[in-house]
Amino acid sequence: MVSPAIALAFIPFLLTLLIRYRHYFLLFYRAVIVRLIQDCLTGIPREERAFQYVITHAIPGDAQHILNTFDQWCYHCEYLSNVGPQKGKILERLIYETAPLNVLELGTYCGYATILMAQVLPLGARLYTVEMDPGNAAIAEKVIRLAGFDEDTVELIVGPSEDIIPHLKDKHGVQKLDFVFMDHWKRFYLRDLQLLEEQDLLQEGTRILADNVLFPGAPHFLQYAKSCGRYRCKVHRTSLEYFRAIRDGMAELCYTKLQ
Ligand SMILES: C[S@@+](CC[C@H](N)C(=O)[O-])C[C@H]1O[C@@H](n2cnc3c(N)ncnc32)[C@H](O)[C@@H]1O
Repeated sequence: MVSPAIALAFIPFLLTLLIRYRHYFLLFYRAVIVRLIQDCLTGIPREERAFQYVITHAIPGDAQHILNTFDQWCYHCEYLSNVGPQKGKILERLIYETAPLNVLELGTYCGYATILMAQVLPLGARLYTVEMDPGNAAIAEKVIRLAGFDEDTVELIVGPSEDIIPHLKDKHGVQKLDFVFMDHWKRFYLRDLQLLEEQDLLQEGTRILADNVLFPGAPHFLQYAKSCGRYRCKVHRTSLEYFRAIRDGMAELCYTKLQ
């Protein structure tokens, strides 16, 4: 049995922890606790709840309005790990500046970043987006088509990236990529970057934008990108989607062939 005196001595320590890490506790509460409660109450997954909100509030065919509706849901109802409006601006600006014709997204989730990119792509461009979770993919498919993008512009590929990347050339007719948005599980960033290199899918000037490299973080990926000599690399410092108080960053890599 812990004596009351020892238990009391822990209270200031616990309070300090709570105050210092309050943003992370709040994130945990919104992303995990609220989700579990709502899952039990509604019997449907969080992503489906978000989609039902979007379908009843957003204007079909208006990608920007669909994005705003997702943001409203995430700020006021439940947390989703979309790229969000703040980091979305960095992604949108890069797509706009580089005008890529062949784009790959790893980690589609509900299709938020997919439609954000698709709306600024140049004419004739094609976006391949890869999602391994069939439930998320089914929602993303509906969101992408609700925004008005057809299969010639956005192709959703269902499966794990490690199985899809080696077949992008033979099964999907991709020769080279101009832009890659990495936003799947962070532990796969380095493996998939090296897979893209091995498959000869990168070319001089290919941009790779990797989300969440500071939170939750992708240290091995960053270290490799900075030290292997194949990339010019900079980190855009920003904050976590829908949480201004938590610092995060997006790594922008530009592929340069080794001499
Ligand atoms: C952070 S969410 C993506 C958010 C999305 N890019 C956006 O901004 O709207 C991560 C997604 O990656 C998917 N994912 C994780 N690892 C993957 C892998 N190896 N291959 C394909 N999808 C993966 C997860 O199922 C999840 O839906």
